[in-house]
Amino acid sequence: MPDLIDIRGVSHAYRTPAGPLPVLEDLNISVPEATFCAVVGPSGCGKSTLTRLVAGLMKPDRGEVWLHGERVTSPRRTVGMAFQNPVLLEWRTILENVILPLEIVAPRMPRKDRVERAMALLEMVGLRGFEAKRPSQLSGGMRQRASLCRAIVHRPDVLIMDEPFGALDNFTREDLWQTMRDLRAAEPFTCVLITHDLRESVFLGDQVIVLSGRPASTQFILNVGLPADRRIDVLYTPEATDMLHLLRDQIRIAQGREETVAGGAAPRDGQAAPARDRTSPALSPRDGGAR
Ligand SMILES: Nc1ncnc2c1ncn2[C@@H]1O[C@H](COP(=O)(O)OP(=O)(O)OP(=O)(O)O)[C@@H](O)[C@H]1O
Repeated sequence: MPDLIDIRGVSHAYRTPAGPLPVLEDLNISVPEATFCAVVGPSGCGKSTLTRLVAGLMKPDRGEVWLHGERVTSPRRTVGMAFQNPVLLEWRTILENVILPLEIVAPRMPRKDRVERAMALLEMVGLRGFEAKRPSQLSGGMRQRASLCRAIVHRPDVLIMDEPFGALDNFTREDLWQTMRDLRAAEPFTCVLITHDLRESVFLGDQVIVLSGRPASTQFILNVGLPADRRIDVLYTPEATDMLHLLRDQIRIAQGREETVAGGAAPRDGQAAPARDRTSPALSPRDGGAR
């Protein structure tokens, strides 16, 4: 499958009053079309910066970001975004909120078709019957469902999600993971998910990328390899448990807290592990130093 997102040798520093703050350093990530890439890493390492670069909201100091074979140099309409805070417009109904991107991206699309498209998505996420409500009349989980519909209503090439489920309780969050799985099955899209939740990364991801501490580079890549129609129970299997331990170890290394992990020593200075991309070998039980 061709890579839909290709991040090549990207480095970026913010200009701050105290001088440049290097955030990303020689970052390389490839996301094949119609796959789900979860990105985890220590707090403040540069994950949100990465999403801004992919969406074309910022240009990197060095390196290139490519989407569908085109270099990203300006904001892209073909990118859908979902955040922790859904930011739905209170003066619009849920249906009108979901339709909004179509009004911008496909202004000539007949209203009947827009409504049909939005209603089909609302049905898929279990919000049929709530289309005439205002955002404040819905629960947090329902608002996030509506926000997901809005993010993909215009069939973007890429969906970028930055901690979309972070504010939800555990049960609602797991429901939403399953909604995401069903949405993907219904209409495959390429997705980059930023998360602090390792279970979420394994449940939703085809690959999980662990970023090193700031300035972030790719420290570790886990190929998840679970079936596409996975159910929540899969997280309790030994295979998933081993992956979670492995990721936990990698996060500790990225935070500079762990000295060793299977396969190598972590640097002591809290910076990135050696800047080479490592694809996880097939996981065997206890591989990765599960404790
Ligand atoms: N516009 C900006 N100007 C200056 N510094 C910034 C700017 N945006 C982010 N930063 C800094 O860059 C670093 C990386 O920020 P970013 O939001 O990308 O990290 P993150 O990994 O998403 O963080 P978290 O996990 O806490 O959400 C942080 O130290 C942050 O304070």
